[in-house]
Amino acid sequence: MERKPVVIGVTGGSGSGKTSVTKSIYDCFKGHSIMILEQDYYYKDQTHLPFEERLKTNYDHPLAFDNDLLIEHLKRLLQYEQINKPVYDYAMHTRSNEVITVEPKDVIILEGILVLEDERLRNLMDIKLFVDTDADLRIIRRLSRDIKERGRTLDSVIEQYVGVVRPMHNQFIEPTKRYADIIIPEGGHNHVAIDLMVTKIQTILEQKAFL
Ligand SMILES: Nc1ncnc2c1ncn2[C@@H]1O[C@H](COP(=O)(O)OP(=O)(O)O)[C@@H](O)[C@H]1O
Ligand SMILES: Nc1ccn([C@@H]2O[C@H](COP(=O)(O)O)[C@@H](O)[C@H]2O)c(=O)n1
Repeated sequence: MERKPVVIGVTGGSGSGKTSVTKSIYDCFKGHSIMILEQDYYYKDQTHLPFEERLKTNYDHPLAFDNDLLIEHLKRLLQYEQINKPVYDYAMHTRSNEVITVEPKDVIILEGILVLEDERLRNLMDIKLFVDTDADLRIIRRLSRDIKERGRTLDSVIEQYVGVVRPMHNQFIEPTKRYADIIIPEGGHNHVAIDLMVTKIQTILEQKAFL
């Protein structure tokens, strides 16, 4: 059988717990051949725009992402070729100057708000997960995270949530739930769902004789 990496897509609204679920799965495979590819790192480069202009970008619209580059990189990883992954700076709203050279792995977890929105990405996935968390919890988690980790103010998070994040979630993210193989309620601390996923991935890897 031809050796081909397993691709797991993990999506859900901002603050739903995608990163936490992804990290929990990743941690269970420490020492094995596994990697995370973050769709956020593939936001379009905006270094040519002044900072004030970057603030006006709608970061929750599918067109904000350079999915062509993401797909190119994913296809290269599927051929077991290395990539130069971009690095994203949320405080500056653009890519940083550096890239990270990433070696190919047997399991690729592709995580991001709109990874199930693009049919080309869906077609490259073996398993699709949707992390489903109520909107009130998502905004509370996002507020706390964006102020602590992404250099935002309370007012800016609220304004962005009401003006853009919420409507784009309803228009573009929520409808992708129908493409999911598994819906994980409550996100990052759902140990039962995470254990089930880990077992499933182990089975796939054993079938492919990767383990
Ligand atoms: N089940 C949970 N209960 C409480 N806090 C959580 C839970 N899942 C995630 N968090 C926290 O919420 C914030 C957003 O979670 P994260 O995994 O980054 O979400 P996403 O990647 O979907 O935006 C983080 O600070 C994380 O620690
Ligand atoms: N410059 C940017 C880029 C993205 N965002 C927001 O990030 C959210 C996606 O990341 P999660 O980890 O929360 O899934 C998305 O909702 C964008 O609004 C931003 O604020 N600034």
